[in-house]
Amino acid sequence: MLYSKSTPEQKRIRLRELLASGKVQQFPGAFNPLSARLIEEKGFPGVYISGAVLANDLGLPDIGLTTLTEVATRAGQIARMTELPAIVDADTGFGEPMNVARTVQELENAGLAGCHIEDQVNPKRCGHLDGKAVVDLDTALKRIRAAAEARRDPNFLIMARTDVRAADGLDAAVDRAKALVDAGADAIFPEAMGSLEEFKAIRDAVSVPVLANMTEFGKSRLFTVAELESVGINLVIYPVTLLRSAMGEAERTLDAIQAAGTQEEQVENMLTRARLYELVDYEAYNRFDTGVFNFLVPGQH
Ligand SMILES: C[C@](O)(C(=O)O)[C@H](CC(=O)O)C(=O)O
Ligand SMILES: [Mg+2]
Repeated sequence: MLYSKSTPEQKRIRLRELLASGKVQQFPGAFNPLSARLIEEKGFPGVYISGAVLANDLGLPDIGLTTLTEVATRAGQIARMTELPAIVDADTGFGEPMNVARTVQELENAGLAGCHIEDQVNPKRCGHLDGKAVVDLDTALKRIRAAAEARRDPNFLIMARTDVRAADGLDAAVDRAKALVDAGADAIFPEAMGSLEEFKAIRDAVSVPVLANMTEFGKSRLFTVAELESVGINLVIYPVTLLRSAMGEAERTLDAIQAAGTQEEQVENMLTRARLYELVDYEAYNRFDTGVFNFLVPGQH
């Protein structure tokens, strides 16, 4: 019933344990609080909260239009609905290094287990698009130092994302990853790697956990967990996957309603009423006070 029983501090410890396990941890992207419940129920170890999804959900492109308040609020709503640790995409940190410091404290307050901060210039764009630009090394390091110094909980994970690979090539990305770790990054997110070998080059260069972004329609093939494990990846995200699936299904349903004049044929693909009620734990509210909530949960639909 209601929110997660685990505290943010416990979730952050859990995230540290997962990253130290030596196994690839799969974090699907939740597109709303309810989908985080589904991710947890399916047995995934953690939840990713994508900046692209948060922007697209508002009908906006992922070009740095969302504000810290919007991201912290929505990420907090997602994080509180699951016992799992949640990592949020903090884009470029929402401004100058001082703003990055505030971002980290707001995300701690919102109950997140960690965040990633990238080295793109503002306005940022999807890391798998062409024509990206990155800030100079000094600015990138200042962002990470500010983030690391601002956190109150030492277990809040500060992940540095570098977009340098697409801008200046792999060697430059390796150098920047090392420098970001020296500046205090707890983990590295090398964006838009072209191959497993490229992931391995980053892996070999740093001692902290490394993330692989398996976003669809991007720069790399969608590697399997076994492939990613073979090059020492610790964490894989599927950031926009559930939003794309859900919206794809929504489009098919709208087409079906128009074509057939009813949604009847699509019903078998839908989450049933009973399943939906299960996910929101309807029965627990029922038990809480049968005098007030004296309804019956329908069995089949
Ligand atoms: C991971 C990412 O930053 C996100 O916001 O989810 C995006 C995903 C995408 O646009 O497919 C990215 O820049 O890779
Ligand atoms: Mg993003």
